[in-house]
Amino acid sequence: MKMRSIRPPECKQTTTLQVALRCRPLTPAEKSRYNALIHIENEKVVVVSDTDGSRNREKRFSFDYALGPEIKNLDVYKRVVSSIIKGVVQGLNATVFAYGATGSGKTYTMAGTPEDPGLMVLSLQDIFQLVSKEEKDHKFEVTCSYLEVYNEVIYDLLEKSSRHLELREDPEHGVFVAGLKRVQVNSAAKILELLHIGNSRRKTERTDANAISSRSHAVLEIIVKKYCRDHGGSTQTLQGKVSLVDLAGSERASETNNAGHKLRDGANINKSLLALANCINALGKRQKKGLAYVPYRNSKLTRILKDGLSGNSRTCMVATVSFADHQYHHTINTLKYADRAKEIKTHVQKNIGTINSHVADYRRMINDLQAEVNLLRKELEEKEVQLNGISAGRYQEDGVSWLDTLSCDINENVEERINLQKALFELEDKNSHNHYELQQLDNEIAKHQRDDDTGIVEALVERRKLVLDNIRDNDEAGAIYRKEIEQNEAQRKELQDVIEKAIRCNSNATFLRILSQYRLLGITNTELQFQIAVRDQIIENQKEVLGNLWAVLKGSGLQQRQILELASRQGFTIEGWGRPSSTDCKSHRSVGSTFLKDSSKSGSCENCSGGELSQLMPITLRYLECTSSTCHSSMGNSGMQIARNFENLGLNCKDCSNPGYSLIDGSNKVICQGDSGASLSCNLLHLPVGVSSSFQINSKFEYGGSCTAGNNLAPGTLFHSPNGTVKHFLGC
Ligand SMILES: Nc1ncnc2c1ncn2[C@@H]1O[C@H](COP(=O)(O)OP(=O)(O)OP(=O)(O)O)[C@@H](O)[C@H]1O
Repeated sequence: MKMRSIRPPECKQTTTLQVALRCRPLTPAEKSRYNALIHIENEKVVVVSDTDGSRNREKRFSFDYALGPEIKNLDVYKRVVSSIIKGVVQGLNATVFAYGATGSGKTYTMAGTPEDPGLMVLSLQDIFQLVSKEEKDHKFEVTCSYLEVYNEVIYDLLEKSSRHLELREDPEHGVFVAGLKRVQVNSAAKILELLHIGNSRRKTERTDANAISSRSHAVLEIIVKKYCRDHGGSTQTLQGKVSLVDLAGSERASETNNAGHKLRDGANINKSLLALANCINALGKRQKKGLAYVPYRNSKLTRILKDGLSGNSRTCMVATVSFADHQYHHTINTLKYADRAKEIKTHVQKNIGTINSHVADYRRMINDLQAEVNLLRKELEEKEVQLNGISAGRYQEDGVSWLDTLSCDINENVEERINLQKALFELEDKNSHNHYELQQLDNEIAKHQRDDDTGIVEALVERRKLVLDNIRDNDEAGAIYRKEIEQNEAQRKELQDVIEKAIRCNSNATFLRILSQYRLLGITNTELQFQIAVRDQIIENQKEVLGNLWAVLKGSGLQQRQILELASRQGFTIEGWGRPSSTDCKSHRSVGSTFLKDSSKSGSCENCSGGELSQLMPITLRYLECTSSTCHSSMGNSGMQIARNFENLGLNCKDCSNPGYSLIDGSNKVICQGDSGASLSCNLLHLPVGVSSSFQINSKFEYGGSCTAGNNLAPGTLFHSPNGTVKHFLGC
């Protein structure tokens, strides 16, 4: 089965992520209220004075470029970006993104204004100029797509009313957005028009920190294909891609003065920016200390930017900051991440099209995975050596500095465990995809064997072998991770023993105990956040898998009713298909998925053999809102935010400490209201007359990804029968 594919050649060139620091001018209003804080030296060094203007405690950072407020976008483009864009027309990939606090000038830098067009516009114009120079010798094809990630949902900015788009991953294209519109364009003017329309569809909001604040991350992707004839007369394709990214601004709720959905948007923006910052940190660390796990999967944004951060891309980060002294903490924060980002290395190679078989592409992917597994294995070995090297001698020094060292070791220990758990989780996730593919392959092989398609059967059998090998490798790597996690646990116990022992012998025992307990609590908090993040990820993955499954079933020609029946037999519901989807025995009113399965199989209730079946209605749960009339904080969509803002099992609102809350459904109706407590009851208010019931909120959740009971607080669908009994809570 020969087919065309774009495949990079063997040689890779390692390059460092270019970091440009850009300081925006003070606005006229700011000039009268704030002092300037930043001083730029020789176009590479940034000096930040302390907020009291003192230069005694000034901080210095150096970057590839340090650009002051007088610099226009065109200058930024010429100095920082133009060389990268030239490469795109020669088959290289590039990523340009602006990173900084809200109001620091990201959108100004990327989109610009009519008087001072931004990097997106200038890159486009340059691409078409470069293309026109070579057009007489080669044929070119330029296409573009424009998307935004808003509240962790991907929308197509080139579609008038975009549906939610899914991220997928495949061996040939890596991570891609399924169903994203890609438009072929022949001039910069055409893309600018699309860009303009796309920008008008972007979600922006007025906040106290910025009059037009972008609430979403926008990614403009341009692909340039160049068809060249080689000496042998056959055509070679060079394919370059540039992703231009305008991130939403990180912010503190206190500065933006947001509430309700704005606060929720802010929380989601911060979640993906935090994920990006964590990736930058891990990648920087990887360069300095050797290998480190990079948590790309923690947000849609980081999955989309993965190639730009570590893969095949020449990448440039424009870190934007404001001159004003009231932005001191944001400025320092941005500078720290930009400083880390300088360490990031990417590996660039031309994307040259060749004629290759699918199987070879798969083999290449398996090799890459194999290399990744080997890398992780090496990291594990190194960690093992580090663990063995720790001796009690380090902790014998008395006093708080001693505690600092110890607390650093504890932090590292926890960080390592979190990373190992995540790596394990990813491997398991890969394997679940592998098992799914294996099943598909078996079906395909059987089908083609019946049709006597020997060539196809051979290719499929070859692929099957590779998938099986990959499963085996992942299983092996998983076993190593598990062992490493056990060792990490043992290490933690040792560290705790050291603490206890030292506290017993120390004269300042009470102080040290309090200090160490405080730090341990901080660590426990990190771990809890991780557990919640893993749960979010699992829910996300399950939804994606289910979505794919339903799409396949729909494509197979089955009626929606038949698919719904099939789904209910498995105890599932299908998101967005708002019709009754299962049956319930009216006379028995039994609860549970066994009953659901058996009743739909036989058509009558297994427990009472009653025959009268009634319909179950699905309700979609969206978010949790504080009921205090003076607060009304609302936290949406994910268990993580609920847990973070309605702390622990108490579910008190973090903002106002009110114990009451409302659960809101997909059409913004209040499903029920409740008070704090691990277990609560609620009325299903919008059900037909007289129906009420209760369900348990059980936040127990285990590593490995399964919920201990049928209900949790993730978004999903509640099934309930006509008497109001909650049957099933999808999202566990
Ligand atoms: N280099 C610059 N020269 C002149 N004005 C600028 C510059 N950079 C930013 N500004 C102005 O500062 C304000 C905030 O900029 P901008 O909207 O680009 O910030 P942002 O970082 O994108 O914010 P958010 O993350 O909230 O979207 C705008 O009024 C913009 O016109």
